[in-house]
Amino acid sequence: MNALRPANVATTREAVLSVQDVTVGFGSKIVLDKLNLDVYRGEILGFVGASGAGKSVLLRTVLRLVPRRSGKIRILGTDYDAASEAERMALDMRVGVLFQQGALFSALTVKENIQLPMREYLDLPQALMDELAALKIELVGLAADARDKYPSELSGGMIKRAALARALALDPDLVFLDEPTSGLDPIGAAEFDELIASLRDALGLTVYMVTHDLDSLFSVCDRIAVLGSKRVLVEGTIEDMLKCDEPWVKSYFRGKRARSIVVPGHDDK
Ligand SMILES: Nc1ncnc2c1ncn2[C@@H]1O[C@H](COP(=O)(O)OP(=O)(O)OP(=O)(O)O)[C@@H](O)[C@H]1O
Repeated sequence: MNALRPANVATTREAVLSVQDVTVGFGSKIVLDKLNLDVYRGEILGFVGASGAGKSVLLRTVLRLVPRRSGKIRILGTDYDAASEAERMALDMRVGVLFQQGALFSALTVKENIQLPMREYLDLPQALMDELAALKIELVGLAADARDKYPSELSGGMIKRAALARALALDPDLVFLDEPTSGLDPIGAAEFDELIASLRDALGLTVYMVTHDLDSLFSVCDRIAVLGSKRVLVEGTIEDMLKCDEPWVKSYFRGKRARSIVVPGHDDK
């Protein structure tokens, strides 16, 4: 993997996700205060911040699982609040989500999990859904026989891949990944990062990745946004992060763990 890959960002810089002045709170506690963030077509954006900063809250707000107090969110150029029912449904189909821990339904096989979004949004014959599920299984690098397995029969890495296959079930433009490599060993995590990068390249996906994983940030993210003080504090490439003197950014990206990634084998004694 290339730590300093050129940003593979479409030249048009079309904002596939645009968060404008969004404020979210619970009771008297404000978690996000007039936050702004754009995610551009074709990029892999890594979203980081201290624990409890509000990364999950922002993701859940964008997915409309948490209400916002003010501000606008546009997905693929459409303001969901102003959209018709039909437009909303069309929009929902163009967004895929990989929740932390995979969140597969334990009583359903991998194939049935992948077919859930197809059943919800499309009216397809079973044979076609079976073909599509087989394609998605291959796409994420699972063996064909994973199709009839239940989540309890899968390793952590296989669960992530199956959940990714489900997120890709409807061929989305934009995928949200919530800590996709958490719980994976370093080799499994690196393979998963490579899979995400190759799917982005092959399918032209736009990826919004909440992560604590420095390896992912260095190896596959085109751009990084840092959440702090209820807003996006800093955004830019990994090189920008390495030059940044904002205290949290500095200790995160230039701390001991980060240095061992920038300079492999570096031993900070
Ligand atoms: N439903 C809720 N009701 C009240 N407070 C909440 C709710 N959901 C989140 N919070 C609060 O919002 C803040 C941000 O939480 P969030 O889970 O988004 O942090 P995070 O950045 O994702 O942290 P981590 O990296 O540890 O997952 C926390 O103080 C949390 O307690």
